[in-house]
Amino acid sequence: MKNKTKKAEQERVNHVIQRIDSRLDDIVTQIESAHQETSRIEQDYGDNTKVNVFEVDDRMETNAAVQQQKQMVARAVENETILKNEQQQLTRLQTSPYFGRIDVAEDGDTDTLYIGTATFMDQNDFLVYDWRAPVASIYYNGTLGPVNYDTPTGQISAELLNKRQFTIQDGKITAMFDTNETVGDEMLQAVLGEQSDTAMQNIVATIQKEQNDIIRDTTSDLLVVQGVAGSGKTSAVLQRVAYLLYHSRSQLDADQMVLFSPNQLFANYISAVLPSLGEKNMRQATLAEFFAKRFSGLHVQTMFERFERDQISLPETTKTIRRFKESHEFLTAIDGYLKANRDTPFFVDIELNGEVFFSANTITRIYQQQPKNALAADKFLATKNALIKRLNQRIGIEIHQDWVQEAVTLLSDSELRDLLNGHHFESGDDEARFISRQVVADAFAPVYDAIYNDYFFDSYQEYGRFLTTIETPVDASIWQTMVESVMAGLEQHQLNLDDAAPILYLRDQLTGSGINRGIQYVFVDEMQDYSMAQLFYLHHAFPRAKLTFLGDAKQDVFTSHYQPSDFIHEIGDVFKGMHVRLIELNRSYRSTAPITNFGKALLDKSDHIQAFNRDGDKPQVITTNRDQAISTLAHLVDDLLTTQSTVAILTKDQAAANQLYATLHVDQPVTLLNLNDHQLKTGCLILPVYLAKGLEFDAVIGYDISADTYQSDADRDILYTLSSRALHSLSLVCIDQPSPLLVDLPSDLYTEIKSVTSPVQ
Ligand SMILES: Nc1ncnc2c1ncn2[C@@H]1O[C@H](COP(=O)(O)OP(=O)(O)OP(=O)(O)O)[C@@H](O)[C@H]1O
Repeated sequence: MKNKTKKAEQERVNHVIQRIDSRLDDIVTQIESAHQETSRIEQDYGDNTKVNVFEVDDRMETNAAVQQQKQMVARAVENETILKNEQQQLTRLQTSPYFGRIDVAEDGDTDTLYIGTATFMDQNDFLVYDWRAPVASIYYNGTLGPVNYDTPTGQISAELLNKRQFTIQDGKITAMFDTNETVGDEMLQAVLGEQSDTAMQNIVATIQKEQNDIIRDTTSDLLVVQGVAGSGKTSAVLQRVAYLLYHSRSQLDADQMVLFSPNQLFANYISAVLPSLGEKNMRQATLAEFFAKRFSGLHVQTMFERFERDQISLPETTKTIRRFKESHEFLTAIDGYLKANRDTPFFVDIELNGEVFFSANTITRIYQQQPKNALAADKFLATKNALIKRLNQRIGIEIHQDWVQEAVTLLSDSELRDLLNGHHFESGDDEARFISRQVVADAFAPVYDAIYNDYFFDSYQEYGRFLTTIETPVDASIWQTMVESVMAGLEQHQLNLDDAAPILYLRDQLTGSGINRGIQYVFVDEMQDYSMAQLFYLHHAFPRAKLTFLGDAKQDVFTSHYQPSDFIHEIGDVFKGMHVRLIELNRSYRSTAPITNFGKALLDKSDHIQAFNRDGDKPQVITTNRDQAISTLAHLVDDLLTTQSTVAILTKDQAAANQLYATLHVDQPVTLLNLNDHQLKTGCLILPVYLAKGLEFDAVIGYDISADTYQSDADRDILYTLSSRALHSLSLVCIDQPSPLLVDLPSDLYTEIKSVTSPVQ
């Protein structure tokens, strides 16, 4: 019976592939003719632009003709692009057209639907449904029996009669299961048992119910996902992007979505998922890049730099100050400061070609002429408008200067054409005045830029003054030293990470700038690495965006040493007034059960973590002495590489990684990764654990998990993050004395090896 069913299913696969092949043949022909059409129009376009630009009438005619030709080219190119997209989509389906089937009874009719990564229709017949189609949610959410699914016209009730999963490779069904579960374990076992890749894969064939809730949420303003390591947070957010794009095709573009990711390696690692689903990648940024753009000319300390520094020294008072500056209350204090509106902001001269154009005094006077009780931001805006008005007056006076007329006569034809593009004039005089004005405006452009970009306001001095006005959490003298150090840093073009969001907030609130209303969705991965002030700032900077924050309070590598996370509860208070939804993911898919259970035991309060039922060896804890540490490690790497394609040696910081690399690479092909790397490789890699955030490797070796290196409770989160990067194998190498965090673990969770010469059996 089973064989018969499989045979029938294979025949259907063959039929669908044959239809796809045939459509692909047609597309090739259609692309060719579309391309010819584009070339023909472009050719005409080139001929039509050869016109006389000196006669006003000709110019106007040319403009209209050029616009029309441009539209024709755009339409032809779009036609070609649509065909090429379809071609790519079908090429993806060609070898594996679908992964699921549902049999659904609705209003007395029974329908059989096949679900894949894209829709494929043949003569009005849906041979494959896109996984994001409303009806496909049954596949992910429903167990057999009565089910509901949402459509644009309302909820529909149906009965799910059967659910079948397939693995199809090169057109052949290699596995097939009927399942009553959301998505059966057999399929997941097979997928998760595979070797890691240097690029993340999509999970659409095996999305789990809670992950599906994240993916298909369209109503929350702020979706917060607290998910244990390896629970699919990043995967869910990427499929969520694909889902949102599909559902708002006409109103939403990938460029209107931005994902804040932990580092470049990670950004690259995930960048193949959306294209594999036929979608463009959303924008990606790291927090460091975001700050670098907004503080041009300054170096903003990165999380990594700060972490490395903290390893050397972090006094209690610094911790207290940092906690204060990173809180939401600190931003509220800035609001209070601006509201009090006591002083005139710090203005600076606007210069042109080395000479003062508008002096700080003039700007100050304009500001002080505004109604005393107006809000600081309103006075600032009025000052800015007054400056623009004065600039325009200066331009009007300047056009009569000799240099302007000389500059006009030197304009080339094409410069003139660009200048006049789209403008119409009543008379030649009007046109001449317009041209002169443009010439002066060009020369004065730096002044306009300075006004427009608020360069006449010194936000750093203003921040310094704000710091001296607030109630401080430490002794006044310590606070004062900190303020001086911040200002001295700024003189040197250096900014501490904890000052970055507050300065931007102060600047934006006063100047009304820095806001991007075009972004519709912001996703923050590894939210536990962000301070509340930073998260709130992102909301402020992207006020129209719906937010998705994903993280794991237990993987708090960067801040656990000064601020244990209790994020989830705080978020509700800070983002009041928004529709906030919290989803927890407790099942961990990445690692084998023995590895997940080992990691779980490292933490306090970890009962919620559930291991996915995938078998494997217990982690090994190897203790060696300093002399033999390197040879022990080298043996271990050799041994692991016989079965695993990627072995990552994770150290606590970059200095340890560099040092290890210097010794190990002499006899072994190893790759050292640092913050500037973009690309993952297979083989043996060495990197600090914080750089491995979000990544995964077939085998992980934690190096120097010794009593000296992992001493305190705060190190638990680091060790947990480290362990949870492993898919199939985890080894921890301790020098002399294992960390107390390991010694405390139940001994049945790992294999202990004391041998120093031959650590692996
Ligand atoms: N439903 C699923 N089907 C198949 N694989 C899955 C599924 N969910 C998660 N995985 C796999 O589990 C691994 C971990 O997923 P992911 O990186 O998205 O988790 P995460 O919660 O972001 O992890 P971390 O916080 O530890 O970085 C990946 O290999 C991913 O492909």
